[in-house]
Amino acid sequence: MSRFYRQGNRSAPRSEWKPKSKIDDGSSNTAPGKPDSKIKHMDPDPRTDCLLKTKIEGSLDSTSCSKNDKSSVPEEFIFDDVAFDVNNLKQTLSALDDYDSSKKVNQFGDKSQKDDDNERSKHPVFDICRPKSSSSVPKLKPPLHVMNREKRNQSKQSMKGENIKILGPGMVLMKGYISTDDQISIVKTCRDFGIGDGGFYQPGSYDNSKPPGIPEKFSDMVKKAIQDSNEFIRGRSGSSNEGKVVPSMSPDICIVNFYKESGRLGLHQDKDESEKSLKKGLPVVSFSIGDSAEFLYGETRAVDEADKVTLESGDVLIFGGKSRLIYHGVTSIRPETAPRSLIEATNMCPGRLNLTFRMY
Ligand SMILES: O=C(O)CCC(=O)C(=O)O
Ligand SMILES: [Fe+2]
Repeated sequence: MSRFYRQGNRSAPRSEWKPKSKIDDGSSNTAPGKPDSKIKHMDPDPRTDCLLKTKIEGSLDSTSCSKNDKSSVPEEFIFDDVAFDVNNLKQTLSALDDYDSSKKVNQFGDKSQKDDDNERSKHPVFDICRPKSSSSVPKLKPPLHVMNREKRNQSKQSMKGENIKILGPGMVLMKGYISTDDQISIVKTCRDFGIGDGGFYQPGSYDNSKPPGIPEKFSDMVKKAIQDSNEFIRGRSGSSNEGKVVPSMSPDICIVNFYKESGRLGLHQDKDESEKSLKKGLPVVSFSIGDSAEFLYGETRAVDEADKVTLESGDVLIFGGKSRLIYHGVTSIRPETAPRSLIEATNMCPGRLNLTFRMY
């Protein structure tokens, strides 16, 4: 089932990726993080072209996820039959100023497969995991506060289901919901897809590769999370409060973001899905893995009026129903907060992996 059609220009804002039938209709939703005087301080910093640097060096080593890079927007791709992008917000924002959609669509239409192959070969893959070191350097024991934090997080996980918070109508935060094993498997799957055809991509480049389908395991986890959150809501407020439950859905879009330690995402609404989906309040289900993020959400785009919550590795955040169009964004990533066991098992680069599932 093909819902979206790749537009060709991967530096275009996500809102430019429209279903094929809408290519030329000129309608466009607000792009994530579109500048606004109120969110000025959340605008991205310039980023170094770390991917290109990696290519020049001829290998995908730790430079692709170096702590020193100035990247401030998440790398991104989309699962499924859907367009795919690394969303460099800086480019996105400038693209918003001078974007001529009809021209870009035509350019894409004129391109041959060879051009696309050349284009892709210019831009090496983005790897969210470091290659395993072959050296036998002994590992240092982490500091006590890190070990204590790990223990606290593990005990949170064992309280599965008891750690659910209702943040608003249809907005539910499930702390430590994803087990460490599942987090590890998600990182590995995203890494494999990310370095493959249709995976993570450098801004400004594009090709014809097809995004991978959403793994069944991921979809099952999403459906189960919605179910569990509803059970919790019903248990708390009784069946008279049906209006508060989150509508169920079967995701057919998954956007994968990788935030480096300097990563941010400006306040925005997710409204690129179909009118029907938005009207029904079909939820966005978000998985957080790796370093913690400061997540803002609110009814308007005003940062100073927004509420804040920390999203930690293993947390699932759901916003649907009346909260479906909530403004949200990521103000910062907290370095070195990812669970050690996750990093040891995956060699994931410093930063945060985020998956948001939606139904078109
Ligand atoms: O990283 C997050 O928690 C949010 C991501 C997001 O809002 C998006 O991809 O639209
Ligand atoms: Fe979003």
